[in-house]
Amino acid sequence: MPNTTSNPSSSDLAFINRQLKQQLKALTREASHNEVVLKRFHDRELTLLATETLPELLSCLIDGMKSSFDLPNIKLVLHDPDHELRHLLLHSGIEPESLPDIRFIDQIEHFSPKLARYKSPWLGPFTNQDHALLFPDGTLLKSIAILPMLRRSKLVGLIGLGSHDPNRFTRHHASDFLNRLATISAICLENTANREHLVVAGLTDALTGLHNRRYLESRLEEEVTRALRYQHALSCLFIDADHFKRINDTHGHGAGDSVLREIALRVKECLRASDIATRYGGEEFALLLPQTDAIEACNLAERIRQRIEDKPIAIHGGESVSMTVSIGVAPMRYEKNANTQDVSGKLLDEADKSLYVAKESGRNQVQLAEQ
Ligand SMILES: Nc1nc2c(ncn2[C@@H]2O[C@H](COP(=O)(O)OP(=O)(O)OP(=O)(O)O)[C@@H](O)[C@H]2O)c(=O)[nH]1
Repeated sequence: MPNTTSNPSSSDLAFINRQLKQQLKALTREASHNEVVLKRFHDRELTLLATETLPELLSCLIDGMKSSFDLPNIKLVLHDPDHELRHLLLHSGIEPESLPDIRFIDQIEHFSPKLARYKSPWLGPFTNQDHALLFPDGTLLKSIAILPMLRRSKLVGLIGLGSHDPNRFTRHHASDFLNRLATISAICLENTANREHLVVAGLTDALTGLHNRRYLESRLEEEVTRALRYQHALSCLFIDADHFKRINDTHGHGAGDSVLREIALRVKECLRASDIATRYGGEEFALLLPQTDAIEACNLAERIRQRIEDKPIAIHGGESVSMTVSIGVAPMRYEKNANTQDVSGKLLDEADKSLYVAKESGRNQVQLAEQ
């Protein structure tokens, strides 16, 4: 025991010195641990900020965090009242239900009033009773962190971090880094969703939900290149509503819009997933059909023509109108030494010319481009 009444002896000083050294060692250890943690958070934040698409961001939040924080279980609950996030994912070819660790919720308040009240991170032990909703597969978890994602003070989602270590998340741990990470995640979510909206809007026709002409043009050369390389067939259809102006003139523009929407729907119902359907402009639709030769394309065109002729289209006030379409069909032609641009241009040109012939020959018919 050190002597406390008189001047410290040399053995007292040695004792104090040893203690101070130990404290310094512990502090240095803690400082370097904090430095590692800080760097990990910093790296994760930079990765999050660099993501450009929604699927990339979601993968970064789930898989990226699992690996950089060495956590076995991460869950994401996203507030998606208008199904906007789900639609954007579907547009990227991803089924939202196929993402096991992410749930899209119409109203977080209805999903869990308790979770909806979080305004700052909660760290503590996992209990099945309280946390099974967030971690349905969490039976092995010992401690968890629940991070509310807030944007302009509104809850846009929750991140659940689950660990098998009971001491990994406790209420004694500081949560500033986690809070910051959740805020950055919320900002990234908003940014990527906005960015994807712009992309989708730029390539989609707002009236029918089909792709637009810009999209067709961007896909055309890609499809032609692929067809030329693998010697696959490729066909193009131009579909135009007959005497469409009369619908607008007789029943109004709103009725015309309903007719265009219904035509788009019936066309889509006839297609395979790999077919590309676009509203080319006004009352004209253009389809690109990979691996489809002239005969198959004509058969499809005939099915579309019939589907539109067969059943009148409902407009407003219980009324309906009979519609027909004219369709021009062109198969891609292989020509020696022709480049992709020439072949693409010719394909559209021939489909358009065949459509003109169909119109001139009396409408409500399919015309195949001449050899
Ligand atoms: N309601 C509605 N009408 C549109 C839209 N885009 C173009 N139109 C109209 O579509 C009509 C096309 O008319 P025309 O090109 O003369 O062709 P048509 O009457 O279909 O006659 P044919 O093609 O020769 O059979 C025009 O009156 C355009 O104003 C749209 O988004 N909604």
